[in-house]
Amino acid sequence: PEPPASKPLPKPVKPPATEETPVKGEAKPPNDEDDAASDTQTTPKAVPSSAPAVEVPSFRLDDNADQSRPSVPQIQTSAQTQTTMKPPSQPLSQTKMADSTLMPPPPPPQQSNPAKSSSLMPPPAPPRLRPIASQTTSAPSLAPGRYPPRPNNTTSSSSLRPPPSAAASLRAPPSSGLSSSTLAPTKVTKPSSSSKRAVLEPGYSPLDWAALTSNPNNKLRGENLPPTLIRVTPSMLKAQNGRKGMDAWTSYQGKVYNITPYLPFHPGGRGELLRGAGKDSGKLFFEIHPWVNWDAILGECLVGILVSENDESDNKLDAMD
Ligand code: HEM
Repeated sequence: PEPPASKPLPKPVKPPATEETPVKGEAKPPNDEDDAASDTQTTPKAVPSSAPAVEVPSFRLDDNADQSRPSVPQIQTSAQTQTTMKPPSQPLSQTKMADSTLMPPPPPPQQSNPAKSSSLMPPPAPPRLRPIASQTTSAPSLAPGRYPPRPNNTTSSSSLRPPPSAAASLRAPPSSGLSSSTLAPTKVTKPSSSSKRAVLEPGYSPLDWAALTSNPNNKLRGENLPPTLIRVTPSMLKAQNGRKGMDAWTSYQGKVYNITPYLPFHPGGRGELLRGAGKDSGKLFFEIHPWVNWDAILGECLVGILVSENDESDNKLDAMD
């Protein structure tokens, strides 16, 4: 395999000295000590340059067979190879090592490979572990913050539902069957399926209600009420329960509202809304949907102010026809 090496150089004298030198550096040997290097420079230079570590093994084989002869011209090569005989085992492993590093590992370097692979394994592992740990740690911390804070009053599934929004209000009612029949709120993962949302008739969407309330001429407070707010006693409120042609009134935070016009618009259904008819709805309201802005929806339905029973005489004539 080495034509340059095979070229015999007229340097019989040097070999002994070179025997040791090759051991030091295989690539260098011929050039270093030669006086005649000037003559032989061409060839020796060619030798080292053309003799990489890969070529060594082939010489070893030859030398093994020819070790007995210390021929001068070839001695250099043979001597080198002889000396390299010992090293070869090492250089071989080194070369294999190098190869294994460069190439997808052959079987022999397995020792080196596993070591390398093992050495390579750890680096990826730590980064993986780190992000995972960070995720695990950060995820739970993010989870609670992900949802907007809400009052803890609600124990029903409605607490799991997302807060109302314009988009949510525009959504079509999810289910038709179990809307308002069951009152007991059960813990359910799916808010939509278990929701008590009622199926609103066409024309009774939140937007429709907003359009309706935007017009003050609609008299959402009631037909026979004065334009000004009235004082409402508990007995008056109780009488306005939505039955027998009476409007349904309810009180909330000391104010009385006529909820009759809102009944077909109430997402929870008429029945749910009527649970507060003739009495205060604050508790029910907060239990179910504390995030709902009552006044924003029923502002135009404000009848008056809830007063004590003693104040009835003053306002009754004004309030009631
Ligand atoms: C006795 C009083 C009331 C009861 C028992 C009641 C009950 C309900 C129920 C069961 C729902 C369905 C909740 C769900 O889908 O999970 C609901 C939704 C709703 N109610 Fe009421 N409600 C009452 C009063 C009111 C009032 C006075 C208003 C308006 C001022 C109102 C506005 C709404 C709104 C906007 C929704 C939809 C909430 C959402 O989609 O997130 N409710 N209500």
